[in-house]
This record gives sequence, structure tokens and C-alpha cells, in this order.
Amino acid sequence: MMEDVESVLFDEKELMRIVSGLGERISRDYIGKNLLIVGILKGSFMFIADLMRAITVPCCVDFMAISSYEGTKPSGMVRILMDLKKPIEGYDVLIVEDILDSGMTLSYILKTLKARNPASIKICTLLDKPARRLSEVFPDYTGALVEDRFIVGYGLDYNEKYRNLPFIGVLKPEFIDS
Ligand SMILES: O=P(O)(O)OC[C@H]1O[C@H](OP(=O)(O)OP(=O)(O)O)[C@H](O)[C@@H]1O
Ligand code: HPA
Ligand SMILES: [Mg+2]
Repeated sequence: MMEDVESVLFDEKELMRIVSGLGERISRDYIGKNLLIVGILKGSFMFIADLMRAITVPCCVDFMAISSYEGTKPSGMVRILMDLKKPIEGYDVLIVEDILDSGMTLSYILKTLKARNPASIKICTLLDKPARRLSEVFPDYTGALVEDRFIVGYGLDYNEKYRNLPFIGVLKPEFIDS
């Protein structure tokens, strides 16, 4: 599986450094608030697990499963596969994503959740790939910027594979079906 990766962008140590930094900032900003982490599955499951351990203020977590990608391309359709278990009214919602790419997923989620009257709503994304933006989204917390390459690992997949890699890397073009 590691042979399918062309280069490592963030190794385990670098990921921990980025995630701890985000956790510290979030912990400072949410003192005395009613923090609810909304994790977007599946891609962000590893990031959420590490980020929550780096957050030192009380918080709750809930999950939504969204799917929009087929292979390396956004399908153009964002679908909720699984919704939150409870209403979010009165919560300070922090949406947690692994990657912000075209922006289609996050703009859809933001619109949907804003309509449910949270006390506040912000976005935390581990990675931001601004080159491919189709829909404007402005994250409040960003771990790192990435170039316009298809990346995998640490939760991120290509056709459901590679999510278990402990690092983030660029997939070799020969492993991408065109
Ligand atoms: O900004 P966008 O272009 O919308 O891309 C970002 C979204 O795409 C991926 O999810 P995907 O639809 O592949 O589902 P997954 O998380 O289950 O892999 C990723 O996890 C983000 O949720
Ligand atoms: O570069 C990416 N890799 C994996 N999943 C993704 N979803 C949007 N962009 C990407
Ligand atoms: Mg995916």
C-alpha cells in the first residue's frame, strides 16, 4: 500500500504537531462555551479522534456522514448518508472536516446546520486545497494548505482505500483510474 504513494506530505509526527496546535487554539476560544464537535464521516474519523484528545475544554461529539466523491472527482451531488442524532439548537457547533477541496461538501453542511439554529457555528479543517474551489467557504481553523494533488491517508481515501495509512501522502497517478 505504501508503494502506491508518491511522496509523504505529513508524517505522523508532523500531523501530531498540527493537530495539537489546532486543539490549543480551539481550547482557548471555547472556554465557557457549549462546544459540540460535528465530525463529518468518513474522512475525518482519525482527525476527530486525535483532535478531541488535544481539546482541553468540555465538549460533546456527534457525527454526520456525507458523500460526494466518486474516485478523484466530486460527483456534483452532496448526500447526507447519516444525520446527527440530536438537535443542535443552543450549541456552539464546530464542524470538523479532513479536507476542504471544491467546497461543495462544507457549503452544503454549513447551510443545512445554520438552519437548525445553533448558538454559533465554525469550521475546522485539517487540510485546505484552495486551487479547486467551486463554492466559497472560509474555514475558521486550518491545519495546513495543500497543493492541487489527490492525497490519501489518515482517513482520506481513494475509492475507499488508503484510509488506514498513518501519514498523508500523494497518490501515484498510475493508481488513479482515469
Ligand atoms: O470540498 P469538497 O470538494 O466537497 O471535498 C471534501 C469532502 O470530500 C471528501 O469526502 P467524500 O465525499 O470522499 O466522503 P468520505 O469522507 O466518506 O471519503 C472529504 O472527506 C470531504 O468531506
Ligand atoms: O485530495 C483528496 N483526497 C481524498 N479525498 C478527497 N476529497 C476531496 N479531495 C480529496
Ligand atoms: Mg472520500
